[in-house]
Amino acid sequence: MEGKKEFAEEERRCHFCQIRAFAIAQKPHCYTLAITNDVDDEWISLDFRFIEKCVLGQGVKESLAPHGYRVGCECKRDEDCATQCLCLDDLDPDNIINPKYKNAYYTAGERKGLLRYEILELSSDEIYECSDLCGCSMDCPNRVVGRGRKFNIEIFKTKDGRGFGVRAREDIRKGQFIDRYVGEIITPEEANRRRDTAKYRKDLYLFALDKFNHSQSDEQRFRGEPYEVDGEFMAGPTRFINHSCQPNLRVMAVVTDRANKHLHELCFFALEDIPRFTELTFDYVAGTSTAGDNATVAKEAKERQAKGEFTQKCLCGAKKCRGFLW
Ligand SMILES: C[S@@+](CC[C@H](N)C(=O)[O-])C[C@H]1O[C@@H](n2cnc3c(N)ncnc32)[C@H](O)[C@@H]1O
Repeated sequence: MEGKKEFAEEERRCHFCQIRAFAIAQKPHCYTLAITNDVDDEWISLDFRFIEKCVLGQGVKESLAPHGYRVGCECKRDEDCATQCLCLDDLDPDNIINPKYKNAYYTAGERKGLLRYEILELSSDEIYECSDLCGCSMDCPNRVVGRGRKFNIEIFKTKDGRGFGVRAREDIRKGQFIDRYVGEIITPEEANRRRDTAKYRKDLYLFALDKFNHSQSDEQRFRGEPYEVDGEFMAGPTRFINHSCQPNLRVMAVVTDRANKHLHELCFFALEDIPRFTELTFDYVAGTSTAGDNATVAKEAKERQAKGEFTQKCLCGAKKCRGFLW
């Protein structure tokens, strides 16, 4: 009995047991997550736990819409989800880049399943996807994020002092969905408490779910501060993606449950074709927009440095590196 208890605790803390339990490895195709270190003896902290789905923190569960409010589409034919699906009803008709295609993804041809380039490069709109609440099948053209990561991924130790980083073990195509940013979803009060008590810049691990928050919003729940995703202590592999001032990924907000837009997904997409084993990076400062204002970031960091405040040197090595992470 004693032995079993000890084993249960070991299993709970073991990264390999956590990764092996990922449902993604049980679907028809198995896309693996490997962790490698050819540089030194450092290992991922045992205080960190791999999770596959977001964990709702205290006070967040209560904010979920009652089950009856949750709506999906009733499309009988998957192809209808590309153009006339209920799930696409909330798209802002003024903002969509190409009104001819309501679906965010190419539905046919060579680029089938990739994010449309005009959205990838120019749009800051959210994406709406079908989900388990819908009548369509898992093959629906509007379930790219829903089908999950489609390549083998590796967390590896970088050689230049940036800790662990992430790379794909297969070639990635421009517009390809990479993976979600999952972590612990916490209230703004809890996020601020964690910021105040952290000994370092906590924002490195916090991602605000602020796509719909606006002081003038018609909906009361969007007028206040947003919930945030904390990936520091529990997260998926994307939590190890490092910053670059010239990144090859961007983050988009994706809504898979329209009744719970305040808990929208944060999803990485490839900005360009990425050869296998190239490090995957995104711009920590630009967040969900494609263009970071390099001059402003560098200027603000220098001002903070002059005041003796915390700044972190950027080691991304890009030609247009701003010099500072923060
Ligand atoms: C969200 S974590 C990314 C994963 C991290 N490398 C690790 O091993 O846990 C952010 C931290 O990674 C490091 N980092 C990420 N991008 C960097 C960059 N461009 N230059 C220097 N350090 C970087 C910094 O130490 C930063 O605090």
